Amino acid sequence: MPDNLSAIFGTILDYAEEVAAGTSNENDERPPRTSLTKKQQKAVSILRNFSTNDQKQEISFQELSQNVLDDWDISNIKSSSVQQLVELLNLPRVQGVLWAAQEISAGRFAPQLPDVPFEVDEDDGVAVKIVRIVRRGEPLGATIKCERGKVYVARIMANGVADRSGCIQEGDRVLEVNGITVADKEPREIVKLLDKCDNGIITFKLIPAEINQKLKQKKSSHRYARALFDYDPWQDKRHPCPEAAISFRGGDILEILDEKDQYWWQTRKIGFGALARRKESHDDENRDDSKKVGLVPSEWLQCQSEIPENGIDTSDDFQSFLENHKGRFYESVFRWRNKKKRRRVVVLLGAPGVGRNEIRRQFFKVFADRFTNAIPHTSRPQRPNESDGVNYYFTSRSEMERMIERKEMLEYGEFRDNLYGTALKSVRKASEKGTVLLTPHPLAIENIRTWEFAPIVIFVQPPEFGEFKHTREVYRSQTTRSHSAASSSNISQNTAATSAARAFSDVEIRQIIDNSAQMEQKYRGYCDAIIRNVDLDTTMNELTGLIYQLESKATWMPMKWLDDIGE
Ligand SMILES: Nc1ncnc2c1ncn2[C@@H]1O[C@H](COP(=O)(O)OP(=O)(O)OP(=O)(O)O)[C@@H](O)[C@H]1O
Repeated sequence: MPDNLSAIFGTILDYAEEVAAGTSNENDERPPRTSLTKKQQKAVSILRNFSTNDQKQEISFQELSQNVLDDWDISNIKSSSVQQLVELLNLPRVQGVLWAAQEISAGRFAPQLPDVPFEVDEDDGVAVKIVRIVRRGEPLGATIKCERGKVYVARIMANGVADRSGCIQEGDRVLEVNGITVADKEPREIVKLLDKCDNGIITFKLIPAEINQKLKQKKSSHRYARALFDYDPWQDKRHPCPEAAISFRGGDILEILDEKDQYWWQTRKIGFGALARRKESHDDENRDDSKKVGLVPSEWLQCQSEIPENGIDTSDDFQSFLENHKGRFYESVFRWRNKKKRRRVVVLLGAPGVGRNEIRRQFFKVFADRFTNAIPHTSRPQRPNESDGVNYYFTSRSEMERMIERKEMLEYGEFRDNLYGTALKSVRKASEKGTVLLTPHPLAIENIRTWEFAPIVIFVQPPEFGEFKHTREVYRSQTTRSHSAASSSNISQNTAATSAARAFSDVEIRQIIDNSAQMEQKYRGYCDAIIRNVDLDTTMNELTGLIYQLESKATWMPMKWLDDIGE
């Protein structure tokens, strides 16, 4: 029993005895002088033994507490302390604690294991270890490798059953599994043997590995990274054991638990996007997939697959190749809370036609005081109904070309011999007035993904074909009617359109859905969240909530911004 608890227990018992003996001066309503009944005396002495003794004898606490409750009828006790004790003992959770304490003190927290066989004679003086592992519905968390007819433990997965046992290590040679020798067995057969264990108990006979000092010294890391590519171990021919892997998609946050191995990192998936949080579950029996630690290719291994066909001449060249590719597959991230309520630029990415600009228009209309637009630049001449700095910044072509050269543009393009684009300084300027909402080309993401703008990047997905067709047709007919008779529109005032919406052919819809899937695969890794633009009212509501969460909750941010943050 923990010291504190036994001290408290002891004090209560002292008091109970004093009360019963009439020596307590708790209050004026002194309890009648009664001596303890025999049962009470027994209960007190056993309880005292338990609180001072280190549980040499097994005691049924529940029985004991029941005796106390039977004997110390609460209605006859005047002492408030003893009344409290009786009330306490009556509480189901206290009874639960008593039960648990009893089970634990009797060592009944683990299944009864059969005796470990005495094997030394059979193994000709070779030191072997017999390891018995109990797993409850979980994978073992270890991989094996076969080398010249011998079977070894290849990897121990961090936090897995094998790792938690602390009894198996990488390099241990496996002689037997559940009493069956594994020499010359195919890995597949061994995996079957491991699966066929009674009550989840696996018994290994192992020759301990010599401890590799170098490996031991290499500290296992623990960091978080955002995956920038999709990974399916079953499609990866390099993977030695896809069963022991996890799959992920770009934008998933990974917890990298061990990167000692040059090729394969031990990783756990936390979830997708900037708001991803680990699901806390203390239920070991129902460990869901998010708890699984799996092997995924290291940055180094992924870089290998990018080496140009004509190869790399020297190892120095490879080192610089690696340096250049760093962060191309996994981007280290940390959790950041926007304590100073810093303004962040909101970026909507998506395939053309999915509705990004419509959403943006709606935001400027509904939240005119909060969201702002970065005024674009153009080299085209100003028209009579336009004002400089309102519709565009009208700039000479040569000046715009200079800005492009100096990398001052977020994005730019040419249309009918005129340059158009958005300058980073326009985003800065607009940020002073409110939250800037941008719908750039995905290639521009790189230019704005800096701590200065700390963008919230949201990918806008189209709905599936039927919903797309239906919602666009409904909106189109509403906006067409609202043009001629605003009162006949039954959409909310918030989303009432000022011009008729575009019509889509079936081919166009399919094209948008296809383009979107391709774009998502390419840029998902840079997205903080994803939203489906089904009907406009729902999209507006969801997006407002999402932006609020991304601005106010802790979010995953690129580690490379950490130096600039300086908070
Ligand atoms: N949720 C929606 N429900 C109905 N119609 C929509 C919805 N979202 C957008 N639209 C309509 O779809 C058409 C295309 O939208 P929008 O112009 O915003 O697309 P975009 O993604 O900005 O592509 P582009 O760059 O080609 O303009 C517009 O007519 C718009 O009114």
